[in-house]
Amino acid sequence: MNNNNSKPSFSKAPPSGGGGGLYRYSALSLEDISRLVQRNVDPANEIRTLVENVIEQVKQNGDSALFDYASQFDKVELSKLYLDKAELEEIASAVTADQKAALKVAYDNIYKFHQSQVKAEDKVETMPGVTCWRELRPIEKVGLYIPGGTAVLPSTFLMLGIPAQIAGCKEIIVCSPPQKGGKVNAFIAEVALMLGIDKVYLVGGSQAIAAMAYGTETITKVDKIFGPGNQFVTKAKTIIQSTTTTAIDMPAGPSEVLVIADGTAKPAFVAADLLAQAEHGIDSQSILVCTDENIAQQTLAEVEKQLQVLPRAEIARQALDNSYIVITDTLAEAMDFSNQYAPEHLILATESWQQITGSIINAGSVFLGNLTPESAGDYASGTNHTLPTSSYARAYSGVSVDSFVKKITFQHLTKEGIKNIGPSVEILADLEGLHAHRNAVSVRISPPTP
Ligand SMILES: NC(=O)c1ccc[n+]([C@@H]2O[C@H](COP(=O)([O-])OP(=O)(O)OC[C@H]3O[C@@H](n4cnc5c(N)ncnc54)[C@H](O)[C@@H]3O)[C@@H](O)[C@H]2O)c1
Ligand SMILES: N[C@H](CO)Cc1c[nH]c[nH+]1
Ligand SMILES: [Zn+2]
Repeated sequence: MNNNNSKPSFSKAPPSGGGGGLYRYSALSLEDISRLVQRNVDPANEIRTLVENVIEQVKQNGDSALFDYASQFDKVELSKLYLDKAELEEIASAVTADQKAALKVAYDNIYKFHQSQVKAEDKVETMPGVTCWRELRPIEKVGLYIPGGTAVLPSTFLMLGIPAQIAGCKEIIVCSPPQKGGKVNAFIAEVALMLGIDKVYLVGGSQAIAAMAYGTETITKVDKIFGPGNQFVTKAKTIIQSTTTTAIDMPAGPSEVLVIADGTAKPAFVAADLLAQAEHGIDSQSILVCTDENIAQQTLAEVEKQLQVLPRAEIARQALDNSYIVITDTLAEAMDFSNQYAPEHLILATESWQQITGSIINAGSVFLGNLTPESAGDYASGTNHTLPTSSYARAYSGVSVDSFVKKITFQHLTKEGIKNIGPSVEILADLEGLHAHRNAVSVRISPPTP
Protein backbone atom coordinates (compact mmCIF):
# COMPACT_ATOMS: atom_id res chain seq x y z
CA MET A 1 0.00 0.00 0.00
CA ASN A 2 2.82 2.36 -0.83
CA ASN A 3 1.86 5.65 -2.42
CA ASN A 4 5.24 7.29 -2.48
CA ASN A 5 8.54 5.58 -2.85
CA SER A 6 9.68 5.82 0.75
CA LYS A 7 8.13 3.49 3.32
CA PRO A 8 4.88 1.59 2.98
CA SER A 9 1.85 2.70 5.00
CA PHE A 10 -0.75 0.36 6.42
CA SER A 11 1.52 -2.62 6.01
CA LYS A 12 0.99 -4.81 9.08
CA ALA A 13 2.24 -8.25 8.13
CA PRO A 14 -0.60 -10.12 6.48
CA PRO A 15 -2.24 -13.09 8.08
CA SER A 16 -2.22 -16.28 6.06
CA GLY A 17 -3.74 -15.64 2.65
CA GLY A 18 -3.90 -11.85 3.10
CA GLY A 19 -1.80 -9.32 1.27
CA GLY A 20 0.06 -6.06 1.72
CA GLY A 21 -1.92 -4.54 4.57
CA LEU A 22 -5.23 -4.41 2.66
CA TYR A 23 -7.52 -7.30 3.47
CA ARG A 24 -10.87 -8.40 2.15
CA TYR A 25 -13.11 -9.24 5.05
CA SER A 26 -14.79 -12.06 3.12
CA ALA A 27 -11.42 -13.75 2.58
CA LEU A 28 -10.34 -13.63 6.23
CA SER A 29 -10.55 -16.77 8.34
CA LEU A 30 -11.46 -16.56 12.04
CA GLU A 31 -7.80 -17.17 12.82
CA ASP A 32 -6.75 -14.31 10.52
CA ILE A 33 -9.16 -11.98 12.30
CA SER A 34 -7.98 -12.99 15.73
CA ARG A 35 -4.36 -12.29 14.65
CA LEU A 36 -5.32 -8.95 13.11
CA VAL A 37 -7.11 -7.71 16.21
CA GLN A 38 -4.20 -8.57 18.52
CA ARG A 39 -1.95 -5.71 19.54
CA ASN A 40 0.73 -4.82 22.07
CA VAL A 41 1.47 -8.39 22.97
CA ASP A 42 4.69 -9.11 24.82
CA PRO A 43 5.32 -12.72 23.72
CA ALA A 44 8.81 -13.07 25.18
CA ASN A 45 7.81 -11.18 28.34
CA GLU A 46 10.56 -8.64 27.68
CA ILE A 47 8.51 -5.67 28.87
CA ARG A 48 7.19 -7.61 31.86
CA THR A 49 10.70 -8.63 32.96
CA LEU A 50 12.04 -5.09 32.64
CA VAL A 51 9.06 -3.57 34.46
CA GLU A 52 9.11 -6.18 37.26
CA ASN A 53 12.72 -5.25 37.88
CA VAL A 54 11.91 -1.52 37.99
CA ILE A 55 9.04 -2.16 40.43
CA GLU A 56 11.30 -4.23 42.69
CA GLN A 57 14.00 -1.53 42.71
CA VAL A 58 11.47 1.15 43.67
CA LYS A 59 9.98 -1.10 46.34
CA GLN A 60 13.45 -1.76 47.83
CA ASN A 61 15.16 1.59 47.35
CA GLY A 62 12.36 4.18 47.22
CA ASP A 63 13.37 7.72 46.24
CA SER A 64 16.94 6.74 45.43
CA ALA A 65 15.67 4.40 42.65
CA LEU A 66 13.51 7.24 41.30
CA PHE A 67 16.53 9.56 41.01
CA ASP A 68 18.46 6.78 39.24
CA TYR A 69 15.66 6.04 36.74
CA ALA A 70 15.20 9.74 35.95
CA SER A 71 18.83 9.71 34.93
CA GLN A 72 18.70 6.36 33.09
CA PHE A 73 15.37 6.63 31.23
CA ASP A 74 14.66 10.36 31.07
CA LYS A 75 18.27 11.60 30.88
CA VAL A 76 17.56 14.18 33.57
CA GLU A 77 19.66 14.62 36.74
CA LEU A 78 17.21 15.64 39.45
CA SER A 79 18.12 17.47 42.67
CA LYS A 80 14.61 16.90 44.08
CA LEU A 81 11.65 14.80 43.07
CA TYR A 82 8.89 17.40 42.88
CA LEU A 83 7.96 20.97 42.01
CA ASP A 84 6.06 23.03 44.58
CA LYS A 85 3.41 25.71 44.07
CA ALA A 86 5.86 28.62 43.72
CA GLU A 87 7.89 26.71 41.13
CA LEU A 88 4.73 25.72 39.22
CA GLU A 89 3.60 29.36 39.20
CA GLU A 90 6.91 30.50 37.81
CA ILE A 91 6.86 27.85 35.06
CA ALA A 92 3.20 28.57 34.21
CA SER A 93 3.93 32.26 33.69
CA ALA A 94 5.08 31.36 30.16
CA VAL A 95 1.51 30.41 29.16
CA THR A 96 -0.08 33.04 26.91
CA ALA A 97 -3.58 34.47 27.29
CA ASP A 98 -4.81 32.60 24.16
CA GLN A 99 -3.45 29.32 25.49
CA LYS A 100 -5.05 29.94 28.89
CA ALA A 101 -8.37 30.66 27.20
CA ALA A 102 -8.21 27.39 25.20
CA LEU A 103 -7.39 25.44 28.38
CA LYS A 104 -10.37 27.13 30.06
CA VAL A 105 -12.73 26.05 27.22
CA ALA A 106 -11.52 22.47 27.65
CA TYR A 107 -11.75 22.71 31.46
CA ASP A 108 -15.33 24.06 31.37
CA ASN A 109 -16.64 21.47 28.88
CA ILE A 110 -14.96 18.55 30.63
CA TYR A 111 -16.25 19.83 33.97
CA LYS A 112 -19.81 20.24 32.65
CA PHE A 113 -19.94 16.76 31.14
CA HIS A 114 -18.43 15.05 34.18
CA GLN A 115 -20.52 17.00 36.69
CA SER A 116 -23.65 15.64 34.94
CA GLN A 117 -22.53 12.13 35.90
CA VAL A 118 -23.10 12.79 39.60
CA LYS A 119 -26.62 11.75 40.51
CA ALA A 120 -27.99 10.68 43.88
CA GLU A 121 -29.72 7.30 43.69
CA ASP A 122 -33.19 6.56 45.06
CA LYS A 123 -33.78 4.49 48.18
CA VAL A 124 -35.65 1.29 47.26
CA GLU A 125 -38.11 -0.52 49.53
CA THR A 126 -37.64 -4.08 48.26
CA MET A 127 -40.27 -5.43 50.72
CA PRO A 128 -42.34 -3.55 53.27
CA GLY A 129 -39.87 -2.53 55.99
CA VAL A 130 -36.75 -3.48 53.98
CA THR A 131 -34.97 -0.47 52.48
CA CYS A 132 -31.78 -0.59 50.38
CA TRP A 133 -29.75 2.19 48.78
CA ARG A 134 -26.29 3.22 47.61
CA GLU A 135 -24.23 6.24 48.57
CA LEU A 136 -21.10 7.56 46.88
CA ARG A 137 -17.87 8.13 48.75
CA PRO A 138 -14.73 9.47 47.08
CA ILE A 139 -11.62 7.31 46.95
CA GLU A 140 -9.40 9.14 49.41
CA LYS A 141 -5.93 8.92 47.89
CA VAL A 142 -5.58 8.83 44.12
CA GLY A 143 -2.53 8.90 41.87
CA LEU A 144 -2.66 10.53 38.44
CA TYR A 145 -0.10 9.60 35.78
CA ILE A 146 0.36 12.27 33.13
CA PRO A 147 2.36 10.97 30.12
CA GLY A 148 5.36 12.96 28.99
CA GLY A 149 7.64 10.75 26.90
CA THR A 150 7.15 11.39 23.20
CA ALA A 151 4.69 14.23 23.87
CA VAL A 152 3.68 16.00 27.07
CA LEU A 153 -0.10 15.76 27.54
CA PRO A 154 -1.62 18.51 29.72
CA SER A 155 -5.01 17.49 28.26
CA THR A 156 -4.65 14.19 30.13
CA PHE A 157 -4.11 16.16 33.35
CA LEU A 158 -7.51 17.86 32.79
CA MET A 159 -9.15 14.51 31.94
CA LEU A 160 -7.99 12.98 35.24
CA GLY A 161 -7.89 15.99 37.54
CA ILE A 162 -11.42 17.25 36.85
CA PRO A 163 -13.30 14.03 37.73
CA ALA A 164 -11.03 13.59 40.78
CA GLN A 165 -11.93 17.11 41.86
CA ILE A 166 -15.69 16.56 41.26
CA ALA A 167 -15.60 13.26 43.16
CA GLY A 168 -13.98 15.04 46.12
CA CYS A 169 -10.81 12.91 46.42
CA LYS A 170 -8.84 14.21 49.44
CA GLU A 171 -5.30 13.56 48.31
CA ILE A 172 -4.27 13.76 44.65
CA ILE A 173 -0.71 12.71 43.80
CA VAL A 174 0.47 13.66 40.31
CA CYS A 175 3.46 12.09 38.54
CA SER A 176 4.81 13.07 35.13
CA PRO A 177 8.21 12.41 33.52
CA PRO A 178 10.78 15.12 34.22
CA GLN A 179 11.52 17.39 31.28
CA LYS A 180 14.86 19.08 30.56
CA GLY A 181 16.30 20.91 33.57
CA GLY A 182 14.16 18.95 36.05
CA LYS A 183 10.98 20.85 35.18
CA VAL A 184 7.52 20.14 33.79
CA ASN A 185 6.19 21.88 30.72
CA ALA A 186 4.37 25.18 31.25
CA PHE A 187 0.93 23.74 30.41
CA ILE A 188 1.25 20.97 32.98
CA ALA A 189 2.11 23.66 35.54
CA GLU A 190 -0.86 25.78 34.42
CA VAL A 191 -3.31 22.86 34.65
CA ALA A 192 -2.01 22.00 38.13
CA LEU A 193 -2.81 25.54 39.24
CA MET A 194 -6.25 25.43 37.55
CA LEU A 195 -7.02 22.26 39.49
CA GLY A 196 -5.68 23.60 42.78
CA ILE A 197 -2.93 20.96 42.86
CA ASP A 198 0.25 22.42 44.33
CA LYS A 199 2.79 19.64 43.83
CA VAL A 200 3.84 17.68 40.75
CA TYR A 201 6.27 14.77 41.12
CA LEU A 202 8.94 14.51 38.44
CA VAL A 203 8.67 10.77 37.98
CA GLY A 204 7.71 8.93 34.80
CA GLY A 205 7.29 5.44 33.39
CA SER A 206 6.86 2.24 35.35
CA GLN A 207 8.85 3.75 38.24
CA ALA A 208 6.06 6.32 38.79
CA ILE A 209 3.45 3.56 38.96
CA ALA A 210 5.60 1.58 41.42
CA ALA A 211 6.16 4.68 43.57
CA MET A 212 2.43 5.40 43.83
CA ALA A 213 1.61 1.73 44.50
CA TYR A 214 4.24 1.10 47.21
CA GLY A 215 4.96 4.62 48.44
CA THR A 216 8.46 6.03 48.90
CA GLU A 217 10.01 8.50 51.38
CA THR A 218 8.53 11.34 49.29
CA ILE A 219 5.54 9.87 47.45
CA THR A 220 2.41 8.69 49.25
CA LYS A 221 1.05 5.23 48.51
CA VAL A 222 -2.36 5.74 46.87
CA ASP A 223 -5.57 3.70 46.79
CA LYS A 224 -5.99 3.85 43.01
CA ILE A 225 -3.81 4.86 40.06
CA PHE A 226 -5.24 6.54 36.97
CA GLY A 227 -3.87 7.51 33.61
CA PRO A 228 -2.61 6.36 30.26
CA GLY A 229 0.92 5.67 29.19
CA ASN A 230 3.23 3.67 27.00
CA GLN A 231 3.68 -0.09 27.24
CA PHE A 232 5.98 0.20 30.28
CA VAL A 233 3.45 2.28 32.20
CA THR A 234 0.54 0.04 31.22
CA LYS A 235 2.40 -3.15 32.11
CA ALA A 236 3.36 -1.68 35.50
CA LYS A 237 -0.28 -0.83 36.20
CA THR A 238 -1.45 -4.35 35.38
CA ILE A 239 1.29 -5.85 37.58
CA ILE A 240 0.73 -3.67 40.66
CA GLN A 241 -3.00 -4.23 40.57
CA SER A 242 -2.40 -7.90 41.36
CA THR A 243 0.56 -7.48 43.71
CA THR A 244 -0.49 -4.53 45.91
CA THR A 245 -3.69 -3.18 47.42
CA THR A 246 -3.65 -0.29 44.93
CA ALA A 247 -6.30 -0.49 42.20
CA ILE A 248 -6.08 0.89 38.67
CA ASP A 249 -8.55 2.58 36.34
CA MET A 250 -7.90 0.27 33.35
CA PRO A 251 -5.15 -0.71 30.91
CA ALA A 252 -4.93 2.53 28.82
CA GLY A 253 -1.94 1.97 26.57
CA PRO A 254 -0.81 3.15 23.13
CA SER A 255 -3.53 5.09 21.29
CA GLU A 256 -5.59 3.46 18.57
CA VAL A 257 -8.41 4.37 16.22
CA LEU A 258 -10.67 2.37 13.95
CA VAL A 259 -12.49 4.31 11.24
CA ILE A 260 -15.52 2.78 9.54
CA ALA A 261 -16.04 4.54 6.20
CA ASP A 262 -18.35 4.16 3.24
CA GLY A 263 -18.81 5.99 -0.06
CA THR A 264 -20.02 9.10 1.76
CA ALA A 265 -16.76 9.49 3.72
CA LYS A 266 -14.32 12.33 2.96
CA PRO A 267 -10.86 10.83 2.31
CA ALA A 268 -9.04 13.94 3.57
CA PHE A 269 -10.94 13.81 6.88
CA VAL A 270 -10.43 10.07 7.29
CA ALA A 271 -6.70 10.39 6.57
CA ALA A 272 -6.39 13.20 9.11
CA ASP A 273 -8.12 11.11 11.79
CA LEU A 274 -5.92 8.08 11.08
CA LEU A 275 -2.78 10.22 11.31
CA ALA A 276 -3.95 11.95 14.49
CA GLN A 277 -3.68 8.72 16.46
CA ALA A 278 -0.66 7.42 14.51
CA GLU A 279 1.38 10.46 15.57
CA HIS A 280 1.05 9.54 19.25
CA GLY A 281 3.73 6.86 19.14
CA ILE A 282 5.30 4.14 17.06
CA ASP A 283 3.17 1.52 18.81
CA SER A 284 -0.12 3.31 18.01
CA GLN A 285 -2.47 1.67 15.52
CA SER A 286 -4.84 3.22 12.94
CA ILE A 287 -7.28 0.90 11.20
CA LEU A 288 -9.53 1.73 8.25
CA VAL A 289 -12.53 -0.52 7.61
CA CYS A 290 -14.15 0.58 4.38
CA THR A 291 -17.03 -0.57 2.21
CA ASP A 292 -15.72 1.38 -0.80
CA GLU A 293 -12.31 0.50 -2.23
CA ASN A 294 -12.12 3.80 -4.13
CA ILE A 295 -12.49 5.77 -0.92
CA ALA A 296 -9.84 3.54 0.69
CA GLN A 297 -7.37 4.27 -2.14
CA GLN A 298 -8.10 8.00 -2.02
CA THR A 299 -7.59 7.92 1.74
CA LEU A 300 -4.18 6.27 1.26
CA ALA A 301 -3.20 9.01 -1.18
CA GLU A 302 -4.36 11.64 1.34
CA VAL A 303 -2.36 9.99 4.12
CA GLU A 304 0.80 10.26 2.02
CA LYS A 305 0.01 13.89 1.15
CA GLN A 306 -0.63 14.87 4.75
CA LEU A 307 2.45 12.99 5.96
CA GLN A 308 4.62 15.27 3.80
CA VAL A 309 3.87 18.22 6.08
CA LEU A 310 3.46 16.45 9.42
CA PRO A 311 6.22 17.32 11.94
CA ARG A 312 5.83 13.91 13.61
CA ALA A 313 5.73 12.06 10.26
CA GLU A 314 8.45 9.59 11.23
CA ILE A 315 6.54 8.43 14.30
CA ALA A 316 3.26 8.28 12.34
CA ARG A 317 4.86 6.26 9.54
CA GLN A 318 6.12 3.66 11.99
CA ALA A 319 2.66 3.41 13.56
CA LEU A 320 1.13 3.01 10.09
CA ASP A 321 3.60 0.21 9.31
CA ASN A 322 1.75 -1.60 12.06
CA SER A 323 -1.71 -0.67 10.74
CA TYR A 324 -3.98 -2.01 8.00
CA ILE A 325 -7.14 -1.64 5.93
CA VAL A 326 -10.06 -4.05 5.74
CA ILE A 327 -12.49 -3.89 2.79
CA THR A 328 -15.99 -5.10 3.60
CA ASP A 329 -19.11 -5.49 1.46
CA THR A 330 -21.44 -3.78 3.94
CA LEU A 331 -21.42 -1.47 6.96
CA ALA A 332 -22.79 -4.39 9.00
CA GLU A 333 -19.66 -6.42 8.19
CA ALA A 334 -17.51 -3.40 9.03
CA MET A 335 -19.20 -3.13 12.42
CA ASP A 336 -18.74 -6.84 12.96
CA PHE A 337 -14.97 -6.47 12.47
CA SER A 338 -14.91 -3.38 14.69
CA ASN A 339 -16.69 -5.21 17.52
CA GLN A 340 -14.05 -7.92 17.36
CA TYR A 341 -11.24 -5.32 17.36
CA ALA A 342 -12.87 -3.36 20.25
CA PRO A 343 -11.17 -0.03 19.46
CA GLU A 344 -10.28 2.69 21.93
CA HIS A 345 -11.75 5.20 19.44
CA LEU A 346 -14.34 4.34 16.82
CA ILE A 347 -15.13 6.88 14.09
CA LEU A 348 -18.20 6.37 11.89
CA ALA A 349 -17.24 8.28 8.73
CA THR A 350 -20.56 7.83 7.02
CA GLU A 351 -23.72 9.84 6.53
CA SER A 352 -25.61 6.70 7.63
CA TRP A 353 -24.15 6.64 11.14
CA GLN A 354 -27.57 6.75 12.77
CA GLN A 355 -28.42 3.38 11.24
CA ILE A 356 -25.45 1.57 12.75
CA THR A 357 -24.82 2.99 16.23
CA GLY A 358 -27.20 0.40 17.72
CA SER A 359 -24.90 -2.41 16.58
CA ILE A 360 -21.82 -1.08 18.41
CA ILE A 361 -20.90 -3.61 21.09
CA ASN A 362 -17.28 -2.84 21.94
CA ALA A 363 -15.66 0.63 21.79
CA GLY A 364 -14.11 3.13 24.21
CA SER A 365 -15.49 6.34 22.68
CA VAL A 366 -17.42 6.88 19.45
CA PHE A 367 -17.30 9.80 16.98
CA LEU A 368 -20.32 10.17 14.73
CA GLY A 369 -20.45 11.44 11.15
CA ASN A 370 -18.02 13.23 8.88
CA LEU A 371 -17.78 16.43 10.91
CA THR A 372 -16.77 14.89 14.25
CA PRO A 373 -12.98 14.62 14.55
CA GLU A 374 -11.59 12.40 17.26
CA SER A 375 -9.35 15.31 18.30
CA ALA A 376 -12.45 17.12 19.63
CA GLY A 377 -12.81 14.37 22.25
CA ASP A 378 -9.05 14.28 22.86
CA TYR A 379 -9.11 17.89 23.99
CA ALA A 380 -12.26 19.76 24.61
CA SER A 381 -15.73 18.46 23.74
CA GLY A 382 -16.23 17.21 27.30
CA THR A 383 -15.90 13.39 27.13
CA ASN A 384 -12.92 11.72 28.76
CA HIS A 385 -9.96 10.69 26.60
CA THR A 386 -8.54 8.17 29.06
CA LEU A 387 -9.84 5.01 27.45
CA PRO A 388 -9.20 1.27 27.33
CA THR A 389 -6.89 0.03 24.55
CA SER A 390 -5.62 -3.35 23.24
CA SER A 391 -9.21 -4.68 23.08
CA TYR A 392 -9.92 -4.00 26.78
CA ALA A 393 -12.91 -1.95 25.53
CA ARG A 394 -14.65 -5.34 25.54
CA ALA A 395 -14.94 -5.06 29.31
CA TYR A 396 -13.76 -1.66 30.57
CA SER A 397 -15.24 1.84 30.26
CA GLY A 398 -13.23 5.04 29.98
CA VAL A 399 -12.49 7.21 33.00
CA SER A 400 -15.45 9.08 34.51
CA VAL A 401 -16.43 10.44 37.92
CA ASP A 402 -17.53 6.86 38.74
CA SER A 403 -13.90 5.77 38.49
CA PHE A 404 -13.03 8.03 41.45
CA VAL A 405 -15.79 6.94 43.83
CA LYS A 406 -16.95 3.85 45.63
CA LYS A 407 -20.64 3.09 45.71
CA ILE A 408 -21.42 1.78 49.16
CA THR A 409 -24.67 -0.11 49.72
CA PHE A 410 -26.79 0.49 52.82
CA GLN A 411 -29.85 -1.30 54.17
CA HIS A 412 -32.26 -0.83 57.05
CA LEU A 413 -34.89 -3.28 58.37
CA THR A 414 -37.79 -2.33 60.57
CA LYS A 415 -39.71 -4.73 62.83
CA GLU A 416 -42.07 -5.36 59.90
CA GLY A 417 -39.09 -5.79 57.58
CA ILE A 418 -37.38 -8.55 59.61
CA LYS A 419 -40.73 -10.32 59.93
CA ASN A 420 -41.26 -10.18 56.19
CA ILE A 421 -37.81 -11.20 55.01
CA GLY A 422 -36.76 -13.39 57.98
CA PRO A 423 -38.43 -16.73 57.07
CA SER A 424 -36.90 -16.72 53.56
CA VAL A 425 -33.43 -15.94 54.91
CA GLU A 426 -33.79 -18.75 57.48
CA ILE A 427 -34.62 -21.28 54.75
CA LEU A 428 -31.81 -20.05 52.49
CA ALA A 429 -29.30 -20.27 55.38
CA ASP A 430 -30.52 -23.81 56.12
CA LEU A 431 -30.06 -24.93 52.55
CA GLU A 432 -26.45 -23.72 52.64
CA GLY A 433 -25.93 -25.40 56.02
CA LEU A 434 -24.98 -22.09 57.67
CA HIS A 435 -26.81 -22.20 60.97
CA ALA A 436 -25.23 -19.13 62.54
CA HIS A 437 -26.58 -17.15 59.59
CA ARG A 438 -30.08 -18.55 60.29
CA ASN A 439 -29.74 -17.75 63.97
CA ALA A 440 -28.84 -14.09 63.34
CA VAL A 441 -32.36 -13.78 61.91
CA SER A 442 -34.16 -16.15 64.29
CA VAL A 443 -33.00 -14.29 67.43
CA ARG A 444 -34.55 -11.13 66.04
CA ILE A 445 -37.90 -12.69 64.97
CA SER A 446 -38.45 -14.69 68.12
CA PRO A 447 -35.85 -13.75 70.73
CA PRO A 448 -35.12 -16.56 73.22
CA THR A 449 -37.15 -16.17 76.42
CA PRO A 450 -34.92 -15.23 79.36
N1 LIG B 1 -5.35 5.11 26.09
C1 LIG B 1 -5.40 6.35 26.45
O1 LIG B 1 -6.38 6.79 27.05
C2 LIG B 1 -4.28 7.29 26.12
C3 LIG B 1 -4.39 8.66 26.37
C4 LIG B 1 -3.27 9.48 26.12
C5 LIG B 1 -2.09 8.90 25.67
N2 LIG B 1 -2.03 7.57 25.44
C6 LIG B 1 -0.78 6.91 25.04
O2 LIG B 1 0.14 7.13 26.09
C7 LIG B 1 1.43 6.89 25.58
C8 LIG B 1 2.39 7.90 26.15
O3 LIG B 1 3.66 7.36 25.94
P1 LIG B 1 4.97 8.19 26.08
O4 LIG B 1 6.12 7.25 25.86
O5 LIG B 1 4.88 9.40 25.24
O6 LIG B 1 4.98 8.72 27.57
P2 LIG B 1 4.91 7.97 28.98
O7 LIG B 1 4.91 9.06 29.99
O8 LIG B 1 3.85 6.96 29.02
O9 LIG B 1 6.28 7.18 29.08
C9 LIG B 1 7.50 7.85 29.21
C10 LIG B 1 8.32 7.13 30.25
O10 LIG B 1 8.57 5.79 29.86
C11 LIG B 1 9.78 5.36 30.43
N3 LIG B 1 10.57 4.66 29.42
C12 LIG B 1 10.86 5.07 28.18
N4 LIG B 1 11.64 4.15 27.58
C13 LIG B 1 11.86 3.16 28.47
C14 LIG B 1 12.58 1.93 28.43
N5 LIG B 1 13.24 1.54 27.35
N6 LIG B 1 12.55 1.15 29.52
C15 LIG B 1 11.85 1.53 30.62
N7 LIG B 1 11.16 2.68 30.71
C16 LIG B 1 11.17 3.48 29.65
C17 LIG B 1 10.54 6.59 30.88
O11 LIG B 1 10.66 6.55 32.27
C18 LIG B 1 9.66 7.76 30.48
O12 LIG B 1 9.58 8.70 31.52
C19 LIG B 1 1.32 6.93 24.07
O13 LIG B 1 1.46 5.61 23.61
C20 LIG B 1 -0.08 7.44 23.82
O14 LIG B 1 -0.62 6.90 22.65
C21 LIG B 1 -3.09 6.76 25.67
N1 LIG C 1 -5.71 10.30 21.79
C1 LIG C 1 -5.22 10.16 23.14
C2 LIG C 1 -5.94 8.99 23.76
O1 LIG C 1 -5.62 7.83 23.14
C3 LIG C 1 -5.46 11.39 23.98
C4 LIG C 1 -4.73 12.64 23.56
C5 LIG C 1 -4.10 13.54 24.34
N2 LIG C 1 -3.62 14.51 23.53
C6 LIG C 1 -3.97 14.22 22.31
N3 LIG C 1 -4.63 13.07 22.32
ZN1 LIG D 1 -4.88 11.86 20.61
